[in-house]
Amino acid sequence: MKIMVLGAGTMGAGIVQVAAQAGFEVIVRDIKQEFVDNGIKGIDKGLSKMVEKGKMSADDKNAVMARISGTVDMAAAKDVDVVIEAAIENMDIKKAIFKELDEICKPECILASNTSALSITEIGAATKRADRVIGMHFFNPVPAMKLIEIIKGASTSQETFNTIKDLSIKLGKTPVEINEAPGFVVNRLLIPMLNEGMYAVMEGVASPEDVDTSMKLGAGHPMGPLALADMIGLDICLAIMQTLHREFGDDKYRPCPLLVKMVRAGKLGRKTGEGFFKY
Ligand SMILES: CC(=O)CC(=O)SCCNC(=O)CCNC(=O)[C@H](O)C(C)(C)COP(=O)(O)OP(=O)(O)OC[C@H]1O[C@@H](n2cnc3c(N)ncnc32)[C@H](O)[C@@H]1OP(=O)(O)O
Ligand SMILES: NC(=O)C1=CN([C@@H]2O[C@H](COP(=O)(O)OP(=O)(O)OC[C@H]3O[C@@H](n4cnc5c(N)ncnc54)[C@H](O)[C@@H]3O)[C@@H](O)[C@H]2O)C=CC1
Repeated sequence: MKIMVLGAGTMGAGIVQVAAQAGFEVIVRDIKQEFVDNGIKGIDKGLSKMVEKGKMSADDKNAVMARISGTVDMAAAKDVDVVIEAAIENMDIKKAIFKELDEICKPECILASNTSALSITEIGAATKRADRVIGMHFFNPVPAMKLIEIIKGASTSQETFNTIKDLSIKLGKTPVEINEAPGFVVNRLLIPMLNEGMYAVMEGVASPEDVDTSMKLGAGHPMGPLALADMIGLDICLAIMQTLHREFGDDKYRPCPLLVKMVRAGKLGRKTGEGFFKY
């Protein structure tokens, strides 16, 4: 099975690494060669750390890297079996990508999105193969997080679901079956909590450090909500809150004004060097 990943960013690079480590040939496409190169360099760096820690042999690392290729050319999608899209969390961009893939890919190719919260049904409706469109929602950092949410849109076939469930297990993930609803499970529960942490900071209840310390020591979280938001990307967190707010029409999902301001200022967290914390 040949896999293509669209997007060599935070998530795309992690998905490529996991697929290559599981033994699959994987090609990664981004819109600029420098983004492709940076994504592949990041994978190489992560695997080198594992070699240094004695968790992987140098030969195995080289074999994994040999299974990865990169391109800026969408035509590379023509002979793959599964495409996993991890591009920007924007419905119009995702629909345009899926329409283009529908014209390039072979009829039996499955098209999956790693979207955080957007409708698989709506993405599928932009193609002529809605039965073969599905959500494969990985979690950040992809090599470390065991869960994958497999999201069925209204037209996703059982055959497509079964194929992707088998693939997810081969990728070393634990799949859960999600019948499409905004935010699926994890983001519907988790991101509003991060949003409330931002309200606590905005209202002067506590500093970012103390909000995070509170949830780590008081609730046993591995990372504080604000450090986690910085790792996810504040742009992604805002996009998810906006989707939940729009789709449910419930003000409990209103995005924190401080989050909106930080995204407008380009302070997106780790990926820009500053969010609630400096990196
Ligand atoms: C936004 C969406 O749509 C969906 C989402 O992703 S929501 C966000 C979901 N993710 C989370 O909630 C992450 C919460 N944080 C954690 O679980 C942990 O802090 C963490 C796994 C990120 C780091 O764990 P830690 O114990 O503090 O660090 P560390 O011991 O270095 O890492 C543990 C393992 O994870 C791996 N790891 C940690 N960070 C990593 C990274 N950035 N990339 C790859 N692997 C990583 C390490 O290699 C290590 O693996 P080994 O045990 O094989 O060495
Ligand atoms: N950041 C996170 O913690 C998580 C994000 N996601 C979702 O994964 C997707 C990607 O998120 P990130 O990796 O964080 O974003 P990112 O901004 O780090 O990476 C997105 C990449 O997509 C590329 N891209 C844009 N248009 C493209 C196209 N037409 N073809 C190929 N590549 C294209 C961009 O150049 C960029 O490199 C989003 O839908 C996001 O909601 C899902 C789970 C977790």
